[in-house]
Amino acid sequence: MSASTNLVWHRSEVTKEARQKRNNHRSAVIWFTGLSGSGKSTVSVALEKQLHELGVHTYRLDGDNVRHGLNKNLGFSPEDRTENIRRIGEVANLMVDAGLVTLTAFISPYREDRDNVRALLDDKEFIEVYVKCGLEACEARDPKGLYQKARAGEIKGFTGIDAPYETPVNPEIIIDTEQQTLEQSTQIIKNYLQEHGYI
Ligand SMILES: Nc1ncnc2c1ncn2[C@@H]1O[C@H](COP(=O)(O)OS(=O)(=O)O)[C@@H](OP(=O)(O)O)[C@H]1O
Ligand SMILES: Nc1ncnc2c1ncn2[C@@H]1O[C@H](COP(=O)(O)OP(=O)(O)O)[C@@H](O)[C@H]1O
Repeated sequence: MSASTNLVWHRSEVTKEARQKRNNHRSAVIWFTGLSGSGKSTVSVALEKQLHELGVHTYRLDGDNVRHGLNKNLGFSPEDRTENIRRIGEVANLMVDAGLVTLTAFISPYREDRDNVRALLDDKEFIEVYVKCGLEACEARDPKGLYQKARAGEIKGFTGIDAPYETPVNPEIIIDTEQQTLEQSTQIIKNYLQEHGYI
């Protein structure tokens, strides 16, 4: 028996649709996935700022507000990463229900975990953005010096070095941060949102 047996759902009278209507845009998760150093944080921060300036109601979830708070009891074992992504997916789902365009910036290395989040959301509410950047380039950037530590054996199970990253098979959007500027990447995503009627 699960811990949540005997709970009765109490429906709100204000619906997701009503909130979306008031906001004048649809809500969805823009789910960035990619290696450490690929550009998930950089692109999602810039995109959120631009969307905000366009009048879109946004919220960004990333390591600072999740791994230091809600998920501070989780590390980087495969099980903990799966639980990390599961909880983030649940929070993102609530934020979409609240009417927000929600941006998430986590490595989310396992395809199955990402697909589980997709399954949690309604159709078209999960926009997977593969932030493509080769390991060599990520390692050369090494913005936090973590690849150097991983190579020196000071961090075990580092994604791309001695832990897996499963490339998305059919993401809605691919941005290639070795080829595209930051400005081009945010433009590609904004175009997608406009062309598909999100904003
Ligand atoms: N072992 C290991 N592997 C990968 N990354 C590590 C590890 N240890 C710490 N870090 C730092 O944690 C950030 C990744 O956290 P995430 O929550 O995005 O990871 S995951 O989705 O649960 O795999 C990641 O941040 P980003 O560089 O922003 O991706 C790293 O700074
Ligand atoms: N075209 C680009 N798009 C995004 N980031 C880039 C690009 N070129 C270089 N960078 C740099 O790459 C690094 C990406 O780091 P970060 O955004 O923290 O990645 P992640 O969140 O995926 O770990 C930053 O230092 C950023 O300035």
